[in-house]
This record gives sequence, C-alpha cells and structure tokens, in this order.
Amino acid sequence: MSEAPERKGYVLTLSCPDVPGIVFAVSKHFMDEGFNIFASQQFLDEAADRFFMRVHVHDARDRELTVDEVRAAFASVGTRFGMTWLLQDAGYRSRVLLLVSRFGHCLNDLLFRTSIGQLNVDIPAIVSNHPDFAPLAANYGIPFHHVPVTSDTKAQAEDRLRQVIADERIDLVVLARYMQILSPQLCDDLAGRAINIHHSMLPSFKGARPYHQAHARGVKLVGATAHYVTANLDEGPIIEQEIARVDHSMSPTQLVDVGHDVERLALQRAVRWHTENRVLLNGSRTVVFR
Ligand SMILES: Nc1nc2c(c(=O)[nH]1)N[C@@H](CN(C=O)c1ccc(C(=O)N[C@@H](CCC(=O)O)C(=O)O)cc1)CN2
Repeated sequence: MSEAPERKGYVLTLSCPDVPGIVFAVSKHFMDEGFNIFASQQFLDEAADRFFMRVHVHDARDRELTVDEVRAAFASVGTRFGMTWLLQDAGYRSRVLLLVSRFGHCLNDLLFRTSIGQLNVDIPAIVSNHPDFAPLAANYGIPFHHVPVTSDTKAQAEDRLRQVIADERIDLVVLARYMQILSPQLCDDLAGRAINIHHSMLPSFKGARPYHQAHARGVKLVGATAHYVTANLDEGPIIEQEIARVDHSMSPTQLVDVGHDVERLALQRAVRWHTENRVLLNGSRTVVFR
C-alpha cells in the first residue's frame, strides 16, 4: 500500500530576517532540484521583521535520496538568507518519552492515538514518579520506569530521567500531567523539545490546583494550555489552547472532569503539530502552521 502523501517527501521549516525573494528562492531551489511542492505556508511577523515558512515537497523523480543529501543541497539557500532552518523526512517517526504523575487521562489518550496511527510517533518508554500506570504501559508493551521524586532526591531522579532520554534517543519529552518541576538546567537541555499540558488557560491560574483557583473566581470557561517547558514555570511558548463552558452550579470536581477533555485535546494537537514540524518558535511565542 502506497504511503499517505502527508508522510511522503520532506518538510522544510525556516525563519529568517524578512527580505524580498525568500519564497521565490526556496521554490526555485526545490524546482531546480526536482521536487514538487505538496504544501507551503508562510507568515511575516512585521513587528519582529521575521519571516516564517513551512514547505512540504515530494520528489518528482521518486529517487532514493537521503535526508542528508536533501539538506546539503539546501544549505547554500539557508546561508544566503541567514535562515534558522530544519529539513526532516516527512515520514520520520519522532521518539517520544511520556512523563506522568497521578492523572493518566492525557497519557491514555496519547497511547491510544499512537496505537491507532493517529500520531505518527514511537513511544519507547514512560517515566512516572508514581507506580499507578505500570499496568497501562504493560498493556501497550512499553517499558515503564518508576522514578520516585522527593525534595531530597530530585537531582538523582533527574539523572535517571536524563539516562532514559539518552538511552532511548528521545526527540520529544511530553509532560502528560507530570507534576514535578524540571530543573533550569534540564529545561535548557530540552529547549524546544519538552511540552507540558497546564490545566488552565494560561496566563490565568498558573501553578498548582488551577481548577480550584478557577472555581473560586467563578469562571464561565475552563481551559487547558499546551506549551514548551522553560525554567519559568508555566510561562513557556504556547502551542495550543482549548476551552469548555462551565457554570455556577458546577463543583471544583466537575470542573476537573470537564477540564480533562480539553487537556487531552490541547496536548494531542500540540504533540501532533510538533512532530509534524508545524510549530516554529518566535521568541516567547510560536507560529503554528496547522
Ligand atoms: N521547569 C518547569 N517544570 C515544569 C513545568 C514548567 O513549565 N517548567 N510545568 C509543570 C506542570 N505544572 C503545572 O502544569 C506544575 C507541576 C508541579 C508543580 C509543583 O509545585 N510541583 C512540586 C511537587 C508537587 C508534588 O510532589 O506533588 C515540585 O516540583 O516541587 C507546579 C506546577 C511541570 N514541570
């Protein structure tokens, strides 16, 4: 059975100072190199004078080129425009590490979506500071690492986390309701490749127990925010947000139940878009070519 067109060819993402001719140069390069454009999106941040682009190309000659060969051919264009660029095989399956604590709704959702092929990723391992979801991991045949964390053992726990990241050649770390604060050093090491789901519409209700904060405020909407993890708690670049309507009659527990659905939606979109190279960092914000 032939590959889905979304998973054929190569995806280039780039950002650079805005000048005339970027789209022309990129398009001409791929035409000259024998590629056909399957999809192309671009955005100009005028205030920042920065141009963003995502181009998905198919090989018009069906050659067996390596991604390194395609990258090498594009390098001169990147240099000419001072681009920050990434060129990836469209069918590449990112290696994703899932972290979880006591709430497993996001973990379960990501595992199921991956198992039915909706997320084109591989999940080599799950790490948790609690043993609760070892049976769920076993059901999916995924190694489960129970790494307890206390204030005295945080450093050692992070060392074990780093070991799993290295051993499994992890591309993306997903905090699927993992309730431990990562150290500034680990945040730096995982910059742009660690995603957290916060259970509120950031910047509202940062920190712990956001649904209880929201209930006390009498909100009419609850939400969830998927964002990149930085040393500044819950302040990383936002990738996706989702909301749901609530009302005065609902208890904090009922807000939590409604919120779990929007958390799942926001996180799986963020993971899908990140692993499809649709998310570009723009300072403290993102550009998402959905
Ligand atoms: N460096 C970062 N680490 C984490 C982030 C982040 O943005 N930057 N997001 C959090 C998720 N989170 C809210 O969504 C959150 C998690 C944990 C805590 C917290 O106070 N944790 C305590 C321990 C709590 C416990 O043991 O039950 C702590 O780590 O000392 C606040 C907010 C994930 N990590």
